[in-house]
Amino acid sequence: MSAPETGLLDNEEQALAAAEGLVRAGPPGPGADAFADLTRQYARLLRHVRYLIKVSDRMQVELNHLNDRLRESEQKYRSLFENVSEGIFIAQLDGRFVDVNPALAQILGYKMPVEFLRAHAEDSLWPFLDETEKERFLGTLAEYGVATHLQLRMMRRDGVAIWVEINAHTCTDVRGPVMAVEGMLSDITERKRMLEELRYLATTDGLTGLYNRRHFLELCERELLRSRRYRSEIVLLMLDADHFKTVNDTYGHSVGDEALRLIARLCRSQLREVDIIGRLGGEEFAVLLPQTSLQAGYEAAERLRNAIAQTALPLGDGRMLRFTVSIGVCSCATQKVTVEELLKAADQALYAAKDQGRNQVALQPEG
Ligand SMILES: Nc1nc2c(ncn2[C@@H]2O[C@H](COP(=O)(O)OP(=O)(O)OP(=O)(O)O)[C@@H](O)[C@H]2O)c(=O)[nH]1
Repeated sequence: MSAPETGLLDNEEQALAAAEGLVRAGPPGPGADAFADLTRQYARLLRHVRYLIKVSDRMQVELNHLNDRLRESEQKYRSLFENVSEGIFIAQLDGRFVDVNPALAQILGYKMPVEFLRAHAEDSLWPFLDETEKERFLGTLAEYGVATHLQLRMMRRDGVAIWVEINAHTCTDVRGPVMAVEGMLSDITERKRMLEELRYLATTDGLTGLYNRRHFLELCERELLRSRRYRSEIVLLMLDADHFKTVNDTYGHSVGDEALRLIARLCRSQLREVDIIGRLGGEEFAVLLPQTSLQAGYEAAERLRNAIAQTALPLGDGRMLRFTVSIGVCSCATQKVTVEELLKAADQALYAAKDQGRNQVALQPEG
């Protein structure tokens, strides 16, 4: 028999050895057999206890090992959670945040997660989303159980609106009902701003702020399709500054640029919000007037021509520049016409206006 592994049993072991010695010596007298039997049972019991202790020791070692691995794993994921640049959150469906990482706290204007969690311990669900955005987010989660690359407008702690892209899912546990929402979000405000800037640069004329030629033509295509579907009339104006070369040659290119900006401003102020205004290039502009008859288009062109002729551009040295424009007008009713055909017709009308002496509005040639 090997020695017991715990100090606790030392005395019992000695007692047992002593008892077995006594049995071997065979003390005479009544009860000797019963005593020997009891001693053997005690020895068996002791072996069981020792075995159980061994098993328990082994289990403890295994448990310690598992705990170490769990701690390592927890540390590994905790480190990811703490250091990743995306915001991570776990929230209950009743609206309280269970945990957030430092990035999430910072994105929403807090220094530390603990500060964030304390501030929103009793908040309603998603305090950073207004009703519309909350509806979009929770509606998506309710319908699909996940929200992927969802772009939402959020309100930061200081009241500044930011854009985030969110990936989230609802979590169920084995008992069934939805328990929580886990998600990750990143601040895309800057990315969105840059995209917006790029879109602006790609669609806008740098000098006047009007649509550039390419975007104007795209919008015309769209508007023509719409007018065909709703069988509405559409009018195109083509506008060209008169004797603009003389303006440039007399006053300089920068004054010419100012004059072009003035035309753009007057187009905006004299026409409707829905009218699409573009600079086709040089001193040539075009305006598409949706849902407009030829007569109404002519009147709008006349109003614009008159406003430009009546407006003087101060040159800074006391002098005022006056200049005029010619405008060609064409329309398409419900018949199939392409943008190119419309532009050509308006261009012909413009030539006619120039021919008739400039500072004129001319309609598209008949037929
Ligand atoms: N300042 C300025 N001038 C421009 C710009 N684009 C084109 N121009 C000028 O516009 C003038 C156009 O001249 P022309 O095509 O001969 O026409 P015009 O002198 O206006 O004569 P008509 O159109 O026949 O009345 C040229 O001098 C171009 O240099 C611009 O962005 N800025």
